[in-house]
Amino acid sequence: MIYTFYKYQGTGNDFVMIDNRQLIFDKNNTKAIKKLCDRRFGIGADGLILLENHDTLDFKMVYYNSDGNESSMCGNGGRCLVAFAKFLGIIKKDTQFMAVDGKHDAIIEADLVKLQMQDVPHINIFDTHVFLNTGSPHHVQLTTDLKNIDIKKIGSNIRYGEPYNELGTNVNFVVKNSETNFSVRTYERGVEDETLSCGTGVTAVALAMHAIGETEKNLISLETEGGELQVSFDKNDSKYQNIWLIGPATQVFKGEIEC
Ligand SMILES: N[C@@H](CCC[C@H](N)C(=O)O)C(=O)O
Repeated sequence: MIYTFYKYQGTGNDFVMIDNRQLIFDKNNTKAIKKLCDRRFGIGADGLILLENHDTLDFKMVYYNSDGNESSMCGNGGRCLVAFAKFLGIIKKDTQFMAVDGKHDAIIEADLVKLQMQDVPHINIFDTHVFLNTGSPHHVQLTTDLKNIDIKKIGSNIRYGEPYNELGTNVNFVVKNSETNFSVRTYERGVEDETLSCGTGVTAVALAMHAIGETEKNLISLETEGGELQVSFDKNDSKYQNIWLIGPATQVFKGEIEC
């Protein structure tokens, strides 16, 4: 089968996009998904995203990690998919779409995409780290030396270790620069390596830093290896609501591939 694909990136978290409104894509072909994402034998990406029709909303997001498996929510992928939907003429400025974790609102202006994330009712605070789910599971750990940390080695040990085991987690290492600015590097489950940025990851970091009292602000800038993202939110009782992930999403190139 020959597929027309589009390549997008959001602060360096990159995705292959396929317009699957005609249901042309064989979702059971894990080998093909892996090949599309392979940086040597395929196009190369952290994940594959299919844009599909939805009965009541503008479109549906189907997300696969680069290991070929369908996974939980991808924040940067969601932002890139909104840009793709605009490129395809499906939406103009405001949209509502369905993802694996439920309905999302989004707004696109030029190449800036604001994506509303699901509410976060529980944050688990431990002595050494914080664990929370922002659509995907995230372990958040403060560190002092972000530059020299071996993200792949330490991230992988945490991802496969107790209590996460097989189901795993994404792992974020954080340095506080100020009340409103944190630097983050993320080990991503399903990519099994560091990615240049993770949208659900920086969302988790912003909420975690607020929950443990590292900041009292509700608009936080997050410096990733691939660029800057912003997260805004409200806290009502112990629940985080009205959470928005904000940043650029860009089309890089288009092509055709046989797989
Ligand atoms: N890149 C992502 C997160 C994608 C999901 C993750 N790899 C997982 O399986 O949990 C993002 O931008 O949120």
